[in-house]
Amino acid sequence: MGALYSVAEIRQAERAAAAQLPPGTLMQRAGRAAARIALGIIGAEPVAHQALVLAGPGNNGGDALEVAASLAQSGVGVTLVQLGRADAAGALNHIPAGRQWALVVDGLFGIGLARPVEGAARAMIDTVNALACPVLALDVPSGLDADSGAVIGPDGVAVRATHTITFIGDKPGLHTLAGRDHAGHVIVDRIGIDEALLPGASVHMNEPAMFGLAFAPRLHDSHKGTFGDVAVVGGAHGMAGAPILAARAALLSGAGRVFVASVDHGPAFDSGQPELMFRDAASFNFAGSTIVAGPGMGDSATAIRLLGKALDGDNPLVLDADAINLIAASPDLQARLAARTAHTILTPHPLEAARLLGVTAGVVQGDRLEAAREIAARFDACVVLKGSGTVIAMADGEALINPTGNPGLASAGTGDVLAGLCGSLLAQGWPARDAALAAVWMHGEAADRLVAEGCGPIGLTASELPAAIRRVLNRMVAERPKPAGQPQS
Ligand SMILES: NC(=O)C1=CN([C@@H]2O[C@H](COP(=O)(O)OP(=O)(O)OC[C@H]3O[C@@H](n4cnc5c(N)ncnc54)[C@H](O)[C@@H]3O)[C@@H](O)[C@H]2O)[C@@H](O)CC1
Ligand SMILES: [K+]
Repeated sequence: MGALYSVAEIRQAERAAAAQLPPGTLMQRAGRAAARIALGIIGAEPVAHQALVLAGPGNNGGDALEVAASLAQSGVGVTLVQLGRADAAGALNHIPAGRQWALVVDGLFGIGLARPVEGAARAMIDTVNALACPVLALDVPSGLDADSGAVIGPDGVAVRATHTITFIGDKPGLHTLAGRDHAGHVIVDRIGIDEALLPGASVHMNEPAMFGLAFAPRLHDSHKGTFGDVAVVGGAHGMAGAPILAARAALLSGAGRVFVASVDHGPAFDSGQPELMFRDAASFNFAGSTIVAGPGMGDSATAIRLLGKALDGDNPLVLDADAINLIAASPDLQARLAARTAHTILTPHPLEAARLLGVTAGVVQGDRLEAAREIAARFDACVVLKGSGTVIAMADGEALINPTGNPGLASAGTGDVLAGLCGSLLAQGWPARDAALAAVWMHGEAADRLVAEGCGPIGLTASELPAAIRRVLNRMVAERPKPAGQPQS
């Protein structure tokens, strides 16, 4: 279910399978499977269409030759351009200018990509990316690292595909960092390889099946005390909005009582959400509350003292934004975080993660899975590394990549909403893993629904998310999977 494999794991399975089969079998299967997808994209009457097939020097190019042959057999007019069979200018001259292609098939490089794409191949990729037609990438969009989702090279290029058919198993790089923009719709084809040849995956896609059992319908005989208290600690001078966004998200996702504990003189109430209660953080009694620390918290002595108190306590805790920066700057706070035993979720963006690890944001983005896992292990906490294809990692090495969400979330305050949502689920008794997985998935799904309604991605605001999250959450509860043994309704 949604397993993701590293290039090394795919290579191992491929070797084991190839050893039991006549030479070329897997490549033929890959080519035929891709040709079926290609014909589906081209649609009715393939005879009327022209496809451009680009073949590289390795086995990815071999797959492309198989696709070209299959398409030609189906009557599609195929123009085949082979890299390595021509010099740069020659190869490009083989791409007839001005022709209307029904489809481009990208078989330049797959998992054997070893260095930045330059010269003729780079020029081909630039040409393909300027075309308006569908592009089907074989295995991996050429130029993209299948493990990390990075475009290889300091100034690299990669094919922007509308579809990617990926072979043997799905790969993390298709779903995180630049992966989502380059891979388009991903189709996995096992090319007949026995699943037993693949190792147990430690990375998965984040899907409702991963956390859906945690949704519970509410009993009639319940009261607000049943659903926990959330206290958002933040709101330094000029940053009062951040904890309000987190608090609104906590309230609208079902927390019983929600407090904003301001580190500075905060507002007396939220006219848009008068159910929220405002307190002075310095004198607030946090006993029994799930704490969300960080939104607009600043770096004052009060903020540091309150953060230390939150780390030392046994309240479930979400650490975001300034709380993460303060921890990154203090070995003492780091030790207190690592010593915690209660549920803890950290929600860094790449720069905050880099500060925690003492590296650059580039290093974090170069291997998002590893960065998230390392923070989780170091602090024995659940880590949500935000960005396109958010990574959620646990201290035991389990990692997941989230498929929901869109560029509308790249705007001020959406992280505050996510932190509040995580806190709300913790307050309602969810374990940290399930709370983080569900919060990240629903946050993205809510943004996707808002975009479908025309409220983004351009101009989507964080304030719109809590109500959309509430709709997603109630639907998830209504449609939740029943535990094994109970009748599914
Ligand atoms: N080996 C097998 O049994 C199978 C392989 N398959 C396909 O084979 C691919 C892997 O094949 P390969 O290992 O041959 O690797 P690739 O075909 O992905 O690329 C390796 C080739 O490209 C060259 N190369 C790498 N980076 C380059 C760059 N930046 N610029 C110019 N040349 C570069 C290498 O020198 C080598 O010739 C998979 O992605 C998949 O598409 C599939 O057919 C399934 C079965
Ligand atoms: K490719």
